[in-house]
Amino acid sequence: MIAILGTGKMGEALLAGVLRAGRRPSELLVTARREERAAALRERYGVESVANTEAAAKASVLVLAVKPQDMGTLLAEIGPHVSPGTLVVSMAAGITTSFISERLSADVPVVRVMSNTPVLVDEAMSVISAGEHAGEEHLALAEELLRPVGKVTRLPESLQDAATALSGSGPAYFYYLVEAMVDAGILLGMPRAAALELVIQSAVGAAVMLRDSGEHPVLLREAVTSPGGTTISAIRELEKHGVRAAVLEAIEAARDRGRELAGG
Ligand SMILES: NC(=O)C1=CN([C@@H]2O[C@H](COP(=O)(O)OP(=O)(O)OC[C@H]3O[C@@H](n4cnc5c(N)ncnc54)[C@H](O)[C@@H]3O)[C@@H](O)[C@H]2O)C=CC1
Ligand SMILES: O=C(O)[C@@H]1CCC=N1
Repeated sequence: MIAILGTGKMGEALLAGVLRAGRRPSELLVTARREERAAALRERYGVESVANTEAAAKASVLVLAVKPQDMGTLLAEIGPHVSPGTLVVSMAAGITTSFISERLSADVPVVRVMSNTPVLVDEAMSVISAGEHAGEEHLALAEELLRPVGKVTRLPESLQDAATALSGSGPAYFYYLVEAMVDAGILLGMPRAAALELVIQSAVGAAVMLRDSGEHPVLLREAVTSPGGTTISAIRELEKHGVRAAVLEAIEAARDRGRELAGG
């Protein structure tokens, strides 16, 4: 039995994904803070909703999908009910496996995951790390859970805050760029709907080439950048405005914020 504790945006996306991948609703339990939310999940997915303590006692895999700020309260509630035979998988930004282990009985295996919202379309990037009591079999179990909703990679926990900044938040940076490019289209007199279509399809095309061509991004960009042409005029402005430095600083700030989150 797999239980998802705190079934908000990410928890629901994972729930929908594992059901799409062929698990039966009877293999899943969910918890939610509000009864209307629990009722909506029961109706939408045919899963049972229970109290956190009941989920903790019944499930062999517990997925913690609450906000980092709510993790202490949740762990205080479920701690006494989690047995060492249970695998705890945390999806929260910033929360370390030791933060979780300290609040559970000794030897409970904990795997930390940083996924992202493309879980919704089975294109997630999930980065997993083993805590002190988790071994190969626990990482393999977490991989089995997450693989149907996208790509899964293993990294040491010391890189999880960096992964959060790069791929956890990553989709937001691409959406932000799309927004800015659509504004540019408006500035150039393009109807909004047309600008959106042009930008989205360019993003999709570029993403598929990045994933499937095997070419380095620099070579892909050079292939677009004709001598004396239009693209280099745009690149000069991006460089002049320090966009590369802004990206470095932005992602470093996201990493630093992740480090702060466990402290509340
Ligand atoms: N939104 C994103 O793009 C990503 C979020 N995350 C992580 O996933 C986690 C969840 O994020 P979201 O789904 O965006 O947040 P959310 O706010 O949509 O979901 C959290 C849910 O937990 C519920 N909750 C809180 N305390 C509870 C308790 N004691 N018992 C039962 N339910 C409780 C809340 O009512 C809410 O529905 C966070 O820790 C975040 O760091 C990770 C990667 C990406
Ligand atoms: O912004 C956040 O804190 C979460 C974690 C990664 C993406 N969203």
